[in-house]
Parts: sequence; structure tokens; C-alpha cells
Amino acid sequence: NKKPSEIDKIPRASALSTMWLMLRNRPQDEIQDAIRESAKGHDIYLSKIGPIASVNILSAEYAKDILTKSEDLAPKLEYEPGFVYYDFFGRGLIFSNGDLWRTYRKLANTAFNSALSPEMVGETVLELFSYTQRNLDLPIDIYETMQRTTIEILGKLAFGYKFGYLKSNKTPHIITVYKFIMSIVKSPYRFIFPWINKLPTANNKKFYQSIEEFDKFIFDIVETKRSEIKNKPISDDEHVDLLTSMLRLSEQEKIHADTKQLRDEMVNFFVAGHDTTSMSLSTTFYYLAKYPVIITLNKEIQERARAEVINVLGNELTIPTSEQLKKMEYINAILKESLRIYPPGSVISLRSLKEPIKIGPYVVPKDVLCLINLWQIHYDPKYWENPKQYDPDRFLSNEKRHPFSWIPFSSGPRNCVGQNFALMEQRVILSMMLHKYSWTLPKYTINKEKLILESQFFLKPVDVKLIFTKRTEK
Ligand code: HEM
Repeated sequence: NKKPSEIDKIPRASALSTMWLMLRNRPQDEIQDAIRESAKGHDIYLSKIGPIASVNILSAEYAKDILTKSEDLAPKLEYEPGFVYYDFFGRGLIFSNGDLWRTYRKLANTAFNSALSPEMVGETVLELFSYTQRNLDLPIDIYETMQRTTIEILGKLAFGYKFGYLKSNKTPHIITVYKFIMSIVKSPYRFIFPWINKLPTANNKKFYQSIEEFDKFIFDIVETKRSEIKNKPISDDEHVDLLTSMLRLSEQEKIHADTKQLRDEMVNFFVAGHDTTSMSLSTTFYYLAKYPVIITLNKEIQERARAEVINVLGNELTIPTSEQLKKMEYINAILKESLRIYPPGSVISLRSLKEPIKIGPYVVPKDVLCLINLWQIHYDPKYWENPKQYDPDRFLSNEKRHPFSWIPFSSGPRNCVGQNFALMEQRVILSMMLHKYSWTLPKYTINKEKLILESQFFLKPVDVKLIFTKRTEK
């Protein structure tokens, strides 16, 4: 109750309309419009959602003030057992702090450097071709399709495991288990009313049983890898999965990497790595379908992108090399624009300040929670002309912008550890699909004007169907 005086200077905003829209499952853009309105022109405000009061940051300048602070000054809010985030993510990279975070972040940074290459992603795209071929000329759910693809890639990247998710239209049992867990973890109700998790309901029982089953699946993989690496010599140019790298590195550096901690890291990679990439790829496929060839306002995006790919790869489709990917400037601009218009994690996790921090003219006192809203930064007309328009060309101009005006991967010491991999992965998938197929929106679609999104802060599109056809050579 005893509030330090600095906090009284920070503008206040009611979160009631935001909460009301979230509970009514309204689309995320409506929720974000309500946030902007309740902020009444301020780029910082104090509000309360459920049990959590926080200072909300809506501008690049203020985001920089927090994100560039050392990880110990503005650490992540750590959730306790009984909160779904802790119960599934544990103390993996996303929510850990201090020495534990530093140790595993260092291992992960090095592991990503030797992680699997465009070749592995390309091989999965060949499986995606077979999947697309089976569903050719039919409306397919692009988010579902990208989930299949990115989960398959994540399995190989994180722990060298093939789910076979693109091999048929069925869902492997362990993925059904995982999806059920995530439906609970991502529910806004669980965040706003965390006591729900403690109720003896059938859903809660199924949730904890499912975690146990998923854990067993990962524990088995960790133990198998442990024994595998003992017998395998290391070669320098080898691309290996993250788990193998982390096990080897921890041995070299005499770090005791226990199985539970490695399980937490694998779950964190898995969760952080595929919903995000599925979302940004879905955005890209959607906009390329929306703007296929119409030559108005420079919007012939799909044809222009395809021409660039064919120019770089030639007429025979091969898996692009890193060198070839670097030459695809327009593809890169498209992917950046998709990440701007729909940043998959539209707000990033709460920071709990260990010292007072100056944010613009305000001093945010110690122990206050801060939340950075990437969506608002990405839509701010201060940095982006006509922000609601999808326009990849804005990334090809030399226009100077605030360095924190585009931060879909966050920034500073707690930025996304998978950023380079995610960008490479999307370039490979998009370029190979452009080479092989064309795609359009079906005649009747709820997404005609814009992508309809679910209400959750981790963006997810609703029922976005596209029709793929084999590309005809010109
Ligand atoms: C388009 C794809 C991706 C986007 C937009 C994205 C975005 C982000 C963002 C915004 C953060 C900061 C979260 C926060 O502070 O709350 C983050 C952190 C993280 N991301 Fe990603 N990510 C993507 C892909 C990946 C991939 C492919 C992986 C791993 C395979 C990954 C693993 C992680 C991890 C482990 C963290 C926590 C890092 C730390 O705190 O040290 N991400 N990501």
C-alpha cells in the first residue's frame, strides 16, 4: 500500500476494456486498439491485469531504456509452482535469471552457432512438398501446415528427433499431448485467474498428466543422447542438434547439466521456436496470396518474390545455400515486414526491476513490473508511415529509423537466442515454396480484408485457408 512517490507521476490507465475484450475472445488488433485508446496518448502507463500491476511501455525510446539494462537489473518475473508457466516451462531460458540463465544462455549461444544448417530445413521442405502435393488445389489451413513444418524442424533442431508430422495428415500422439498442454498454458483465463490451476478439475488433472507424459518423452531423448555422445567422435564441420551440442559443451566446461534442466531448456526451445515461426510464415503466405500479381501501388508481392528466388536459384530447384539466401533481399524485406505487422509475441514477458530505472522523464521504482508492448511500437506512426499497410519495400529504403522501432525478437541481453536460425529457416521455406508453387486466397474467406487473429498475446490467425497450385513456368 505504501507506494513510492515516483510511481504516482506515471500516467495510469484502466485495463478493464482490455480484459473485457480478452475474456470475450476478441481479435488481438481490437485489443491493441483498446490499449492505445486507454493509454490516452502516453507511451507509458501503469495498469493492472488480473493479479498483476505493471508499467506498460509503448515506444521504442522507452523500450530501449529497459531492454539495454543488464539482465540482473531488469530480470524476468519468475513464476512459482502452480502457475502454468512454471509448471510447463520450468526454469528454462525464457523465465530463468542470474547465474542459471547465464550458464545455459552461453551453452545455447554456442550450440546455435553449430546448429543444423539450411540443408536440414530444406530437407524438411521436401517433406512439406509431399504434404502440399497431397492437398493440392484444396483450401489448406496455412497455420496448421506451418505448425507441422516448424514442429518437424524443431524436433530435428532441438534434439535430433523426427516426428513424421508431414508424412500424413494425421497428428502424432505426442504432438496431441503437447497441443493440449499449450492450450492450457496460453489461455488468458489462466493468466488472469491463476487460482484456476489449483482447482481439482478434470482439465487440470489431464493437464498435469499430459506434462508427465511429455516429460517422459523428453527425458528418454536426453538419456539416449547422453549415452550416444559418449561413443561418437566429434568432427569440426558437423552440424548437430542443440541438445547434443549442449551436452558436449557442458562436459568440456565441467558444467553439471542435469536432466531436469536440459528438459526445461528443450521445452523452452520447442515452445519458443515453432508457434512464433508458424505465425510469421502464415502472415507471409497470407500477404503473398492477398497481393499476388496486382500491379497497383507496387503490390505484386508474390510474383516479384518468385522472380528473385528464380534469379538466385535458377530454374532447377535446389536447397538454397547460406550464400544464396543472403542474395534474396526482397524475400528478407517480406519476412521483416511480416514480423513488423504481426510480431508473434506481441508483448514480451514481464520484467521485475531490481533497482529504480529511468524511463524517459519517469523513474520506475524497484520491484515494479514492466511490460513491453511490441505491437504498439510496430504500429507507431512516429516510426512507420501508414503502419497498417503491409509494405515490404519500407525495408528496402535507406530510411533511418529508431533501432528499437523493429524488435520482433526483442533486443539486449535477453533477446531471442533463436533469431538467426528463425530467419534462415523462414528464408529457406519461403524461397523453396515460391519456386515450386503459387497460392491464392479462396473466393470465400473470413480473412479477405485482413488476417483475423485470436485474442491471445501470442498471435495466432483464425482459419486462414490458402489454395496451392503447381507453379507454371513462364
Ligand atoms: C519468428 C520466430 C521467432 C520470434 C518472433 C521470436 C521472438 C522472441 C522474443 C520476442 C523473445 C523475447 C521474449 C521475452 O523477453 O519475453 C524471444 C526469446 C527467446 N526465443 Fe525466440 N523467437 C522466434 C524464434 C525462436 C526460435 C526458432 C527459437 C529456438 C529454437 C527461439 C528461442 C527463444 C528462447 C530460448 C528465448 C529466451 C531467450 C533468453 O531469455 O535468453 N525463438 N524470442
